[in-house]
Amino acid sequence: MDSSSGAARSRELEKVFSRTRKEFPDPLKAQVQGNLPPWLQGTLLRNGPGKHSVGETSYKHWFDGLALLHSFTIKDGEVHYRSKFLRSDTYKCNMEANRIVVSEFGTMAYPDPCKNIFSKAATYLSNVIPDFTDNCLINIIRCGEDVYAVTETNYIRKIDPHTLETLEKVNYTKYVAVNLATSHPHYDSAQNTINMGTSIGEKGKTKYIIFKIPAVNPEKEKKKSCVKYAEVMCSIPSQGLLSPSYYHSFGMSENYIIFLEQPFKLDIMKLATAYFRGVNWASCLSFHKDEKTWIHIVDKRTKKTLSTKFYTDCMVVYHHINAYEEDNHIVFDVIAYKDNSLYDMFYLANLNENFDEQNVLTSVPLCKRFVIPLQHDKNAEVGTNFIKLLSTTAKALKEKDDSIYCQPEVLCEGIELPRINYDYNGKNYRYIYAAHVQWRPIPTQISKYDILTKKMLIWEEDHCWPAEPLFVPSPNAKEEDDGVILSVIVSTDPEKASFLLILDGKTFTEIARASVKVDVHLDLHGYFIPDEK
Ligand SMILES: CC1=C(/C=C/C(C)=C/C=C/C(C)=C/C=O)C(C)(C)CCC1
Ligand SMILES: [Fe+2]
Repeated sequence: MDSSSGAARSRELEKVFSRTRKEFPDPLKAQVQGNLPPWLQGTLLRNGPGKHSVGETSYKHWFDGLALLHSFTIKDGEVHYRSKFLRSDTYKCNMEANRIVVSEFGTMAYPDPCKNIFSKAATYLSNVIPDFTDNCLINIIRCGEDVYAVTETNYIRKIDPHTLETLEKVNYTKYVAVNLATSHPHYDSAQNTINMGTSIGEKGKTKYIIFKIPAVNPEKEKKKSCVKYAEVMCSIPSQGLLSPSYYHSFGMSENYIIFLEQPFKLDIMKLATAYFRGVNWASCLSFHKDEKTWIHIVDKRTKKTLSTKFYTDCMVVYHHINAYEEDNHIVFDVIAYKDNSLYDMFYLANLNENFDEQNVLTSVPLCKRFVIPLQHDKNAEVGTNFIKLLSTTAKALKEKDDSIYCQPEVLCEGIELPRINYDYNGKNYRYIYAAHVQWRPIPTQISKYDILTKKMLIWEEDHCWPAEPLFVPSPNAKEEDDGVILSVIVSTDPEKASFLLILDGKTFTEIARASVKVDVHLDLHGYFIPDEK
């Protein structure tokens, strides 16, 4: 790339990762082009970082930015946009002090004047685990009827999905013993919310906990949050008691939970001393390139982990795509990297002038399919492949010590932020909708991947930066791809507004777009709430 196009690209990136965004809390009518399907009525809620400096201070990492919620409400052919900063305690403390006073993933902040809210030094020694941020910027989830903005700490924030107002702060730790929890829960057929978190116990009794938040509040007359009725489904002891794995999501089939204990770990001693050492939380994550990845399979019915030891090579996974059972096997798909360099690329210092030189992915994301045999001959010879499915080349090989080595099939390359038709979660499925990345971590395309034909359909447009594509099924859907894909597109063309893109689920071609002439931020994940009929 020559230097002038490099500079132009840097200016575009600067806009995409712009440090400070404004909020537009009042509904703003979007300009609709094309034909919105009449059945598509509801609100697309999305979350992501929207403000990377407060007063004279700036965050160092893109994942640190203050949560900015935005929504597109689609009703009777019209689309309205709003955006609002999450009024987290973190946001309020920062604003009050006019500087960053609460630590985030990539930025350690101190001293902290919000003594009453975020406890610090003294409790670090007695409890080991610091009090984390409630800057819930990663995703939007549902617990019963309530909607929450979430991150990966113990705090989630209830929001009003219509006005985007911030409601109560809920501390998972009060109801289940987790210090961290994923921002990617699952929902079972009864609409219960299933999530996983890490419990950093005293005397090194560290474990991973799978918990269920009931869809229905058992004490209906009391308007309590369903999270208060959370119950532990199962727990898995951590292999390293002071170094639990870091994980961003997990898989769930009809009867099983799939958890990857990967060699990308959180060092508890580093975490406990980070504040004193003046280093960020990110530096407490370490990658162990010579270790294996353990695959834990929990049976939801017995609440027990399968006793066979399944493992695969060293890898780093952030997003699970789907998992299902077929003829006594579990099939699960993930996006895997060969190292942990991805998160480092999102330091804001890397997202400017030298972006193209510095931010080449050292490993492209690979979409990998793993298969676990649910039954196997204990007397089989070493090297026997236990996989009987004809549809895949994935293997599960017997090792000398009776453990099973899982060798994946690579389905495709270059996809991240995967979504599926969630009605097919836990079921044999065919399509993955994702952001498409090549050698840079920033997507410029979105794609629909057909697992059966191995074909990929792509949407792209000049100066357009797409966000995670979300699939919404049509009301009487017969086939898996009967529906639409929604993606928020940030435009860096001064002549073109940012817009909500609506693609046809089958052809992956545009059916409508709703443009808004305001500054729209690049977001991470979201949730669609259909209007009730
Ligand atoms: C604050 C904090 C954390 C935050 C992690 C974050 C904010 C991760 C974001 C990941 C994203 C956005 C991934 C996208 O694919 C940790 C490391 C869990 C533990 C220590 C405290
Ligand atoms: Fe994610």
